[in-house]
Amino acid sequence: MAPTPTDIPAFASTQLKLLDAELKAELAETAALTSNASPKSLQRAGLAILNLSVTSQRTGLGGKTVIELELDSAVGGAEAGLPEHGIRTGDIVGVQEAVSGAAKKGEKSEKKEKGVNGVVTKVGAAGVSVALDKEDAEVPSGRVWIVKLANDVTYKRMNDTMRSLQQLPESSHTILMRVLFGQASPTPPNPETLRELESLPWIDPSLNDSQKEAVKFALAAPDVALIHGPPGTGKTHTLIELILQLLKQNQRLLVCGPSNISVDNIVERLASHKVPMVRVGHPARLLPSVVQHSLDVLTRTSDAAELVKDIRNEMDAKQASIRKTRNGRERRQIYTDLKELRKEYRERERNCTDALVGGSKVVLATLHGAGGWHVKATAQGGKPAFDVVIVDEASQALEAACWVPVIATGVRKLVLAGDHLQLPPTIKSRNSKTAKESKSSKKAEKNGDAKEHAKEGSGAGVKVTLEVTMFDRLLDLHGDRIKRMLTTQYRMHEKIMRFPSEELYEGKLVAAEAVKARLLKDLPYEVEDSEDTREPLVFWDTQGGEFLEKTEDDEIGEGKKKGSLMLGESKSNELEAALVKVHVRNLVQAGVHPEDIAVVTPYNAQLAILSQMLKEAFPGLELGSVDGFQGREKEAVVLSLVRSNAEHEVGFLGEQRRLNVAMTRPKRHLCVIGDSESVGRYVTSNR
Ligand SMILES: Nc1ncnc2c1ncn2[C@@H]1O[C@H](COP(=O)(O)OP(=O)(O)OP(=O)(O)O)[C@@H](O)[C@H]1O
Repeated sequence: MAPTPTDIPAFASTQLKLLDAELKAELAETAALTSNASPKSLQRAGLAILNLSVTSQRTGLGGKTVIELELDSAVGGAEAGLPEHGIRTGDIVGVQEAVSGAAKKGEKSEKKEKGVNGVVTKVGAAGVSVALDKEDAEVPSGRVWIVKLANDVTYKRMNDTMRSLQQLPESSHTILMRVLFGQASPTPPNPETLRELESLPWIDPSLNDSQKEAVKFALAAPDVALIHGPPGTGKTHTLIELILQLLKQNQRLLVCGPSNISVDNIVERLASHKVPMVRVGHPARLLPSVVQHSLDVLTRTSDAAELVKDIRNEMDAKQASIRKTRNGRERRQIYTDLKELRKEYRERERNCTDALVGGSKVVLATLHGAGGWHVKATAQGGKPAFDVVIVDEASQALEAACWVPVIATGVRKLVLAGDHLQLPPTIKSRNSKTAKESKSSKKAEKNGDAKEHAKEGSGAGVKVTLEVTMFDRLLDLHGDRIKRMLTTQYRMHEKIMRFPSEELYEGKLVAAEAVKARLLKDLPYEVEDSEDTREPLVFWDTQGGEFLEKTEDDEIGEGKKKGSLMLGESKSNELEAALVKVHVRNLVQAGVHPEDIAVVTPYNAQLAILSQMLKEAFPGLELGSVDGFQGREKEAVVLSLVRSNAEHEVGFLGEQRRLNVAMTRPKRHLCVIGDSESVGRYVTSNR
């Protein structure tokens, strides 16, 4: 089948429009919260902390000013401790001067804009540290408050990338780019390389055959390779071997993922192989175990760091003196001096980081992080800065994000790992579809047709929805010849695996020997041998019309906030929730620890009911939405399907990928509670 080529500038323009709508949808959500609400109600919602004052300022990461904030002494100071709040390390916040009572009305909006923005670098019981964005921003004085802001940096990187792609002259299109757009077929591997790979010495000989095949395939592919990893099949495990093998071939690698945690997961695993590497990214957002590999820490500890250190000390002394003077002129002079010093600091630091990044064989960053100057700075003289870009969890990334490292580095080879049969990234702008589009998406939902859903609105080779990931699109374009699938899964009991395997993975999944017969009764602590603990798969059928669902308005519900599935309304089913409780109780009474059990449901209204019913009764039990549970696993999972109606509508459950995620979280026990009349039909109609 010849691929349908895509016009590159048209693709980029469509992406830009879609990204714009998405950013607007995201900003509208936070704006609705922050612009209409008073600081007090923002604090109540956990989005702000009031009555703070700046207690110190110093030079931190990248020459940025870091301020420390504690409760103002008039309201108890540090001893009083911060009130409950939801501000976390890595969040972007605005630091704003508090408006005095008298000035409140007229000046409020003007004052708001006077604040400075920054990234939270530390959150403690008594205070919060913030690294300010603007280098020469004046630190607010007096009483201040902080408020959580939307993060649009990721959009900026994606937009910049799409603009570059849009404007790139055809003569600069690499073979990789042409393959990625179906303008060229993937280059076949060199026969000699394939022969050599036959006797490849494995670094981890315990890899299973499908993993070895995937590594060889990715090593041999000249331009693009997809590693398809269904749940629990060791996708990341396989990538580690691939990275180590590529390093043995002396290749330079840029390894990315859509989230910090996806990248840190790889850094941690590589670290155990003693691989020297550089993790680019804001240290505040990295796992503590990974910080030692971060560019920021390396900048301080490497040989080149001494030069940077001298100037940092000088800057710190200046920063401290600002707080000692009340004289306006003196303060201004200090700020001017600081500006000069900062310039010098940046230059020295940049030389240092260029040397570190440029000298490292593996650089790791989030996809959008790969658009930062650290990575770009290493692309030189027409030769790509990296030989291979590897993206983990690629089917959870927006396509534009996957382009960031490709465009930033000019790379010629790309390896994507993911599972297009689990949920794609959450899209908020789906709300703003045209009526026609909504109709077709409703139909898709009803039929449970993920493919139809994903393809809606496609035309002339350019598919116009953000839900279509690069992984999806490449599979559509080039089919199975660019992909290898991992088939042994190390999570689920064989019986739990069977349904998803048959429905979605062409019956190809095999349960590893160590997991295929694991039951709750075999847990490494005492669990009674009961009807429930010796059974891996239970279905509680609520059919019969008594367990009807209820529709609830979810206008401002968590569904939207957490990027879950509700658009406008949510569903609940109280009687079904009661059954969940019975089942959880049975498991706990048999000895299963609540920490080993998760209750998941696709509807937030149901989640709210379940939380109320179960949280106190079973401390340690985990409750979550299906979408929020992607990537996780538990010994036992109880799934509440909720839908029960005369029309047999299954709504969001009809999305096969959601059902797949829901059913592939457990290791030893899955209990599904639902109405077989409503839900069973969907299940059987798809067989
Ligand atoms: N060849 C193997 N032999 C034994 N265990 C393995 C093998 N490959 C993977 N595993 C185990 O399987 C589990 C899942 O591996 P990993 O975290 O790499 O999977 P993943 O596919 O990235 O995960 P997810 O399904 O969450 O995407 C891990 O506990 C890992 O140790």
